[in-house]
Amino acid sequence: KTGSINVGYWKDPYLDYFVRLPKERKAPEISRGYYARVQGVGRLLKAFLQKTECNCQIINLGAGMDTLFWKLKDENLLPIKYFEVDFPSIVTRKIHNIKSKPPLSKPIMESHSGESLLMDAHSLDSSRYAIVGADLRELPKLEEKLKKCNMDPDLPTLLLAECVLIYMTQDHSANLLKWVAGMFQAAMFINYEQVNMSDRFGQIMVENLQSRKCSLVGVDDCRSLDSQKERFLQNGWETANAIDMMKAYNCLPKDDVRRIEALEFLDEKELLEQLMQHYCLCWATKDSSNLGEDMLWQGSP
Ligand SMILES: C[S@@+](CC[C@H](N)C(=O)[O-])C[C@H]1O[C@@H](n2cnc3c(N)ncnc32)[C@H](O)[C@@H]1O
Repeated sequence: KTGSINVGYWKDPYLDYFVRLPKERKAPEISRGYYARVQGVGRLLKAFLQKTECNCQIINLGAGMDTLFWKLKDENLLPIKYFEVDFPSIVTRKIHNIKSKPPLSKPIMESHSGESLLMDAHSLDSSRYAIVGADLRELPKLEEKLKKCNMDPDLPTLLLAECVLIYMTQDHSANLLKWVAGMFQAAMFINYEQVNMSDRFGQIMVENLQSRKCSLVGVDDCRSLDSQKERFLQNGWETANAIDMMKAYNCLPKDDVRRIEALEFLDEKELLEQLMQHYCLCWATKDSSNLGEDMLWQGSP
């Protein structure tokens, strides 16, 4: 994301504290893809926050160095509690950055109230923000750790997974989706990741990622928009929607598109389209969090 921020696609004053800025520019089609992703996820997320009036919790699964907590704090849109989950080694690195950089630690302190804040090398639990070191494939331990940080099954809950489920086997991600559907009264799940991976372009993407030692054990669920929806409907979710990122891009406000398209010249429109057709935004709901496609993607071409 950092390369695209440098060129001015969008602002994220916090990412810099976690990730070293790359010297080289990203290809414009990649930056436009990132832009559509950030805007698309943001649109679903804000609809959920608005609908629940922020009386909800967010659980960011496989959050990595994501900075959403700080951006929501700046926009006065913090949920009752925001959780992040990732492997303990990633969590330790993230906490080290938070502890050593006041622009990251201050907002956590400011939003904290009540008992003393827990922050050591491996865990962080404040009243509004917690980072949990856990493996998403080990559900009993995950549940125990989240509950210890006051996760509330009765609160409307938004689960977010960006480029995470593809790294888990079909069985492991199905178990995770089933666990979430069974755990919360009202929930929405936003999943952003690859799609259409069985066509020629998709196969090349898989080969490229595998050559970088990324093991895509969940790629079978990324065959099509239908397979992305099915995994939710088969695991306890009531509604599921999926759009490819070309559709998300085409639904961006015209002024936004004019602005970002003026930032860099794009030679290969076809490559942009192919790339965008191989990532998708999928959202599933259960109970009252019924956010249909019509409401969120009005004006689509
Ligand atoms: C490609 S990164 C995406 C990070 C972040 N969601 C983003 O979009 O910037 C995938 C993340 O998922 C985490 N992850 C993958 N499998 C996991 C598992 N079984 N348990 C916990 N975290 C996992 C990785 O450690 C990594 O941080």
